[in-house]
Amino acid sequence: MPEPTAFDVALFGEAMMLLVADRPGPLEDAQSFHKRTAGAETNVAIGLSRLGLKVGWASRLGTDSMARALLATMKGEGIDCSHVICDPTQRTGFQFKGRVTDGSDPPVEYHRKGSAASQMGPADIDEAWLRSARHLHATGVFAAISETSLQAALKTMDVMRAAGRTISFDTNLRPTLWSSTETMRHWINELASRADWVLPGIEEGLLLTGHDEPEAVARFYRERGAKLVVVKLGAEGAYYDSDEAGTGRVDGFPVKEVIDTVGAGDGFAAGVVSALLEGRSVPEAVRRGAWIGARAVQVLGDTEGLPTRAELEEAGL
Ligand SMILES: Nc1ncnc2c1ncn2[C@@H]1O[C@H](COP(=O)(O)OP(=O)(O)OP(=O)(O)O)[C@@H](O)[C@H]1O
Ligand SMILES: O=C(O)C(=O)C[C@H](O)[C@H](O)CO
Repeated sequence: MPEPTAFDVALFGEAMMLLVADRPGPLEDAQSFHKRTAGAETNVAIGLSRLGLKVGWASRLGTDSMARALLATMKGEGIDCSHVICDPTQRTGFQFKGRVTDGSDPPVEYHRKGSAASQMGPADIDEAWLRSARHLHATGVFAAISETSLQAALKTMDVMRAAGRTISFDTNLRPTLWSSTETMRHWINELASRADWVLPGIEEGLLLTGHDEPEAVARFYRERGAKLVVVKLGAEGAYYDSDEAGTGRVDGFPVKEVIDTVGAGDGFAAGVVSALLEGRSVPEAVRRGAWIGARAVQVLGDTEGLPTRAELEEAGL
């Protein structure tokens, strides 16, 4: 008999304070910034919680004002933060982000080396708590922030696989956080091979698999055990390859103006994961992901485009 579950989705990862320049130009010339929260896993956690799923987030923060703001935001979103440790001897990570006007990815500057979250390791995982989640969502960012976080990421997946839970994995490459491209490719593919649902972007797919066609990228991960691969294609939408629904494409939702592309993949993941956990079909799940991804590119921060359940229902998704 599998153990009963207490909540829907567990996530491990770093939350960062985000300072976004209020106008285009080199970051060093920026005078004013908008304050937001960032972090791939926390973005997905917020997206899922707004859709009514029960979400638990495990991490470490300092005890500075950024830690207090991040924790208040996460709790305010209804997320279980009982496994977030605030350590007065550690620093909270933060990042600057520039503005662009041509729809390209904006410049990002991290201040996260040695941060509280990067000190996490396998010993931080409360296995009983983790197993009491129905599903684990993981990304390549937590694995990239330190050698101990990589070991923790591997362990979260091993614990959930052994418990018979489902796992989704967004490759989310952050080349500047890895010692080399080869190391990044090796470990990201290791993590992906432990997941049921793998969500790479098409450019990431090229770096990770050597293939530039979505069909070939998807096949690469399907041959390594994924039950579903969804390759994200930016404005063009996404391609899927799955046990349940075979292969297909979902068009992107038209967008009037792209304000900031960061966070589209996280919104997409929240859409796909929430829909699959609700028992929706693969094409329906990918469509929901594409709709949320399109909302995410039309706002400055990573999370203000993430819809509530009421907004989702209004859109018929
Ligand atoms: N310009 C756009 N117009 C409409 N939809 C978009 C646009 N950009 C992204 N999306 C939607 O969001 C999804 C995810 O975006 P993208 O392909 O950029 O993923 P990603 O590379 O993982 O993103 P991220 O930069 O967040 O890591 C796409 O599959 C698409 O459905
Ligand atoms: O870039 C990162 O490492 C982050 O986690 C910050 C952003 O919020 C994240 O990339 C969005 O996916």
